[in-house]
Amino acid sequence: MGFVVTEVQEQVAGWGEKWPAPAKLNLMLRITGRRPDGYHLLQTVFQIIDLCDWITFHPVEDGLVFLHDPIPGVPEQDDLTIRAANLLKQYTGCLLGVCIEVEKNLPMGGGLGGGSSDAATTLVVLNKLWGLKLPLEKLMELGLLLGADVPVFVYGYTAWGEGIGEELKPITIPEQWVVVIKPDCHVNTKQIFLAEQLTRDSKPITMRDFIAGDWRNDCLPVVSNLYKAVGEALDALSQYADARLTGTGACVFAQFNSEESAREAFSALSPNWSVYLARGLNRSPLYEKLEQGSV
Ligand SMILES: C[C@@](CO)(OP(=O)(O)O)[C@H](O)COP(=O)(O)OP(=O)(O)OC[C@H]1O[C@@H](n2ccc(N)nc2=O)[C@H](O)[C@@H]1O
Ligand SMILES: Nc1ncnc2c1ncn2[C@@H]1O[C@H](COP(=O)(O)OP(=O)(O)O)[C@@H](O)[C@H]1O
Repeated sequence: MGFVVTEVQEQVAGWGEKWPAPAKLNLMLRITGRRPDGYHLLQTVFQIIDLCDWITFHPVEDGLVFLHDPIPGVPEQDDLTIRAANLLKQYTGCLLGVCIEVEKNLPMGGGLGGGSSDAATTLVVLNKLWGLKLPLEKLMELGLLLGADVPVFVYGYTAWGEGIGEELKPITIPEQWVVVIKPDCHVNTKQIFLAEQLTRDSKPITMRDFIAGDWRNDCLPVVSNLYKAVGEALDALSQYADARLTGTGACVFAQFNSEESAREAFSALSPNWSVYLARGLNRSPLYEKLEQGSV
C-alpha cells in the first residue's frame, strides 16, 4: 500500500529519525473529587524519566496513516499513535499521510504512560513534519481528547498536575535515579477508578507538603488489594528505599540519591523481577531533541 518512501523524502529533517516518547512517574497522586462526567479530579506530580519508546515517522506518497508493525493485542486503529495522527488530520484538514514505526520499550498498563507519551510525540512531531503550525496549547487540548495523561507529555516538563491532569505547572525537582519494578500484571485504569472503596475526597495539599514528604497515592489500597503482585513488588523494593506506586500501577518505583545505590538495588532485584533503572528529568527528551533544531 502507501509505504513508498523515496530516499530524498527520508532525507528531509525529522522524517526517518527516531523520536523519544519518555515515560512518567506519578510521585504522588491524590483524588480530590469527581466531575459530573465521572472523571476524577486529581493532584499529582508527573515526573518525566529517561525510559523511552522510540518513534520513527516515514513519509508516504498518499494520505494514508498506518503502523509499520502493529503492537500485538492492540488493534491498529486503536493504537494511540494512529489515533493521534488521525485526530491531527481531522482537526486541520491535512491530506498528508504517514507510516509510524514504534519501538516499544515501555510496558503497557504499567502506569508509566507509554501509550499516552507515544500519542504526544506523534502530535508534536507530525505538527512539525506536516507543517501544521498548531500552537502548544491546541496540541495539549487535542491530546486530552486521547487521554488524561497525554497533555503532560505534549507540555514536556515535569509538572504539578491538577484537574484530570491537564492543569499543569512546571516544577524543578532533583533529577534522582529511580528503580522501577513492573510486576507481572496489567492494571486496568478504569477498573481502579470505578472501585467503590477508592478514596475520592482527599484534602488538597500544597507543593510545600509534597516536598516535605507527602507522597501518598490514593490508588494504592485498591490496586494492592486487587493485584497481589503489586504488593509483593512494593515489599521487594522497600528493602532498598521508600517504594511507591505510579498512577494506577502496576509499576512501583523508588528514588535514590546516587547512581551507585540505584544500581545496587537494580542488580539485586533483577534475577527475580522485571526491573528498570532510570533517571528523573525536568525536561522531556522530546524537546531536547526538537531544540537541537533538526526540524
Ligand atoms: C491515573 C493516571 C495518573 O497519571 O495514570 P495511569 O496510571 O493510567 O498511567 C491518569 O490520570 C490516567 O490517564 P490515562 O491512562 O490517560 O486515562 P484515560 O485513558 O483518560 O482514562 C481511562 C479511564 O480511567 C478513568 N479516569 C481516568 C483519569 C481520571 N482523572 N479519572 C478517571 O476516572 C475514566 O474512567 C477513563 O475511562
Ligand atoms: N502505542 C501504544 N502503546 C501502548 N499502549 C497503547 C498504545 N496504543 C493504545 N494502547 C492501549 O492503551 C493501554 C494503556 O497503555 P499505557 O499508556 O502504556 O499504560 P498506562 O496508562 O497504564 O501507563 C494499553 O493497554 C493499550 O491497550
